[in-house]
Amino acid sequence: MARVVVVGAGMGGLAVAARLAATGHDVTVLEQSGTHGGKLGELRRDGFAFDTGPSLLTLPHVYRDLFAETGGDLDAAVDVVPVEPTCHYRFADGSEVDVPHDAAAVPAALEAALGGGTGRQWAELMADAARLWDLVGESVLQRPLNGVGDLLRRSASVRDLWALAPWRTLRTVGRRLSDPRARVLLDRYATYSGSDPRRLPGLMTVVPYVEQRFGGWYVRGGLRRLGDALAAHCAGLGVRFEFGARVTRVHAAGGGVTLEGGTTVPADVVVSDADARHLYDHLVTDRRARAPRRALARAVPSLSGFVLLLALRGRSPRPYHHRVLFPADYDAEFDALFGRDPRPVPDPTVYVCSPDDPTVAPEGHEAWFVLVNAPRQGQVDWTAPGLADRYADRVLTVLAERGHDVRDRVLWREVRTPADWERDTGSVGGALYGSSSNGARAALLRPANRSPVPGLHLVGGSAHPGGGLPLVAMSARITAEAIGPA
Ligand SMILES: Cc1cc2nc3c(=O)[nH]c(=O)nc-3n(C[C@H](O)[C@H](O)[C@H](O)COP(=O)(O)OP(=O)(O)OC[C@H]3O[C@@H](n4cnc5c(N)ncnc54)[C@H](O)[C@@H]3O)c2cc1C
Repeated sequence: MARVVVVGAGMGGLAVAARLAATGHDVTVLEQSGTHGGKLGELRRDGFAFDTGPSLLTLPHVYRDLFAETGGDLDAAVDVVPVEPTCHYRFADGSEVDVPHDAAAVPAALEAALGGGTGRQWAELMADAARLWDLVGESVLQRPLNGVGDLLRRSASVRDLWALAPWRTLRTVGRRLSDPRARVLLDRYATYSGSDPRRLPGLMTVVPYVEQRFGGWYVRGGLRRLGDALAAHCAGLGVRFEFGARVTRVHAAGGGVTLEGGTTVPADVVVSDADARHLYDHLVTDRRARAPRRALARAVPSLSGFVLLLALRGRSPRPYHHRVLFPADYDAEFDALFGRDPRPVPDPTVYVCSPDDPTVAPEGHEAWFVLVNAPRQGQVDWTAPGLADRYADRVLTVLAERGHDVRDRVLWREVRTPADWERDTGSVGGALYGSSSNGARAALLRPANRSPVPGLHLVGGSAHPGGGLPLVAMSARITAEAIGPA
């Protein structure tokens, strides 16, 4: 039995803690904040309950497997329900499309809304994406990846490499769609990894493929219930939690970790769920950390998010769970986020999540989670007096311009800026997904789960295979398997 310290109780940290405890290790999770979940946060007030981070669950079977393989039962712990339609989209010209939960029904829905052969073109694109998923779903996402060599060995044939076509971007692949609105729809999936569609590898068409093939899901009571269930499952497996425990140093080769205040916690193995940049820049001094530190310095961090939580009186006539309202000029948004002069996007895409769930808002009310893409803290000083409030007003105006004027329904509102994400979860600049996937190298070669620093492993959204709830649980499996049973 090894003494394992997990730094951080985000979903990646919890998932690896469960797996390691289930295989007989002695696991302690050290979390700097007062609660588990990390970015999967929650705000409860006056009968409203908001998920403050993730709002869409894809690939729920990854969590089902995690529970089952560690002696639990996800479906006994939480109620995972399909979202129908998966998402309602509104384009700048006022046209709309509902993308259904059932993948087979998506082409017909797109054709009915957008016409011009879009349904057939989308179906062809997704058929190719299915092939890509067969290539990368298991061989890249569910196995350790320690460099270009691993990648080349696994893309067994030239045919595979040709299919992966790392030189193509999502934008160039999107040219197969003749309707500009369909191209905007495809571009949006770049933001699932906090990236720019003009630089994201085209193989990321697997993202819409996965969302449609496996569906979009909700956890009744809010996605946070998934974090609560996993934390409770960990406790049942004997995992110990220490909250308010900020790790300031990770020592190599079984030296344990040091906490703020100077206490040393012994450990044979350390698994870090902290942002990889934070880990390598601030927590590890071992010389073997130089290579990953340098690689991270070259990578472009993912974008961040500006969140507006709206407690609304009254009910909307068309209660969609997920709504995306596109701007007239999508490229202007990516220029504002990734260009030379990053700034809050003046006319952003607005995403709204308003679950039709009586447990998250009082009768006759709605809890709206509104998210827009945002530059990171440091690129913009989100703590500047008045900025967050002014930008919240701007987002409400944009919502009104796009047919959702809720300004006179607001009982109260709260904002979460990139500065808040940075402070509360330790992600550098408030980057939501670690490094962006701008470029094939960045997309495929994130920091490895086994660090070159002996005794140190990484888990979570800033490590391989990447961010998002399912991927961080996949990273936990890779890391737990690398450590092995007790
Ligand atoms: C606004 C928003 C919307 C999102 N939407 C979605 C979505 O719809 N679907 C989806 O799948 N994903 C979504 N994501 C991404 C998803 O939330 C993350 O990829 C995932 O939760 C990351 O989990 P993690 O364990 O890697 O990291 P985190 O959740 O960041 O956890 C890291 C933990 O480590 C702790 N920590 C850091 N440094 C230290 C230290 N030195 N000492 C002790 N503790 C430390 C932090 O406090 C934190 O609790 C969203 C994220 C945000 C913020």
